[in-house]
Amino acid sequence: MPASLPIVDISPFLESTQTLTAAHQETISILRGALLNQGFFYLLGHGIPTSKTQQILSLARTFFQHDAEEKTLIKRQDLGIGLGDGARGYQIVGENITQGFHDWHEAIDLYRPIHEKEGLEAAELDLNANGVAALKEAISSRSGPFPLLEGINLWPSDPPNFKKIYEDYIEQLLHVGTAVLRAMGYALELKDPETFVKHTRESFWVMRVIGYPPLDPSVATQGGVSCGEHSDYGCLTLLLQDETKNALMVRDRSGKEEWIPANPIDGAYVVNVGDMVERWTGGLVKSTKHRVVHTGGNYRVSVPFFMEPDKDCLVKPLEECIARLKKDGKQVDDDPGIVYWDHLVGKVGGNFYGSTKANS
Ligand SMILES: O=C(O)CCC(=O)C(=O)O
Ligand SMILES: [Fe+2]
Repeated sequence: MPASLPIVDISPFLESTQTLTAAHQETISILRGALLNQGFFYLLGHGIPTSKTQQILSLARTFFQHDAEEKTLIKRQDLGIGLGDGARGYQIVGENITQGFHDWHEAIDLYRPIHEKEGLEAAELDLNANGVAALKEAISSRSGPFPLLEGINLWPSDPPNFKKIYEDYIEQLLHVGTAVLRAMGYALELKDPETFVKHTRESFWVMRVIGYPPLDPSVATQGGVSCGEHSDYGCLTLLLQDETKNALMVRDRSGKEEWIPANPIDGAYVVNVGDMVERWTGGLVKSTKHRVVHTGGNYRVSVPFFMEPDKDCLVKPLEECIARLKKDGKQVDDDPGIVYWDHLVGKVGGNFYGSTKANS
């Protein structure tokens, strides 16, 4: 029987407080174990109602049921083409590449807006009609095409309330993510428990709305998977998934060569830390690899939300973590750190412009 992931109740941290109660301590203690051992856990007590999460999954499913022509109205476009910033928008099945293989999913990728002040984000994105013209006009007043990742989000115009409901949901997730990052500061006994919170106040968040058709067995036998093995890029991933079992698999870190199925639990998010937390903690906390292999017969939907550092944040190992590792006799390499934006641009560039090995 494979191991299962620990369950963290974050409810004590949802309200800001000066004093830590026994309930806070309980959360901190379970979270500490989860961070230092598996790097993945279930999150309960987050306060987002099931009616909301069901609505989010159902809007996603409705969008993916549209025909290809409708979906490609908001297609991700390469740099320099139309509204393309090489990253934001809808991707067809197989467009995303992990470790040289085409992933077997379709998705809408959304990022923190960066053009609010220019009024571009506020433009009505009715891509069938006047919206495109209005946007093109607004964009043409800028100096040139968008650089990688610096474009505008391409929202579906159908279902019509998609954007509004997702935007509300993202606000709720930022609140929950902040609570988890605060609790992590305590769990890791940081001198300033607010360290992660301070660097995510303007989080350059990412949201993926993903649809997984059943994996073609012939692709699977060539080594293809629905989403290739990877670690996440930033701080914290809050994953909402539908009821499909045995799809998301997490590398067991106890030394066994096994995958732990992160099967859905009612009302819970699957949460994991990303590369930036590994970097901040000098490897004290690791970003665990995972993958999706969906061979079931249904169409699976998941909506991961990535709570990332601020765009310009320099992420480098905290001295206190280095000191702790050295005290435990661990070897610690010098690390000058990386600006989160540079890390992200490198990763996103690889996803769409990387070379492939097979299954093309
Ligand atoms: O769909 C899932 O369950 C996980 C997807 C994932 O790992 C990712 O998008 O980073
Ligand atoms: Fe992931």
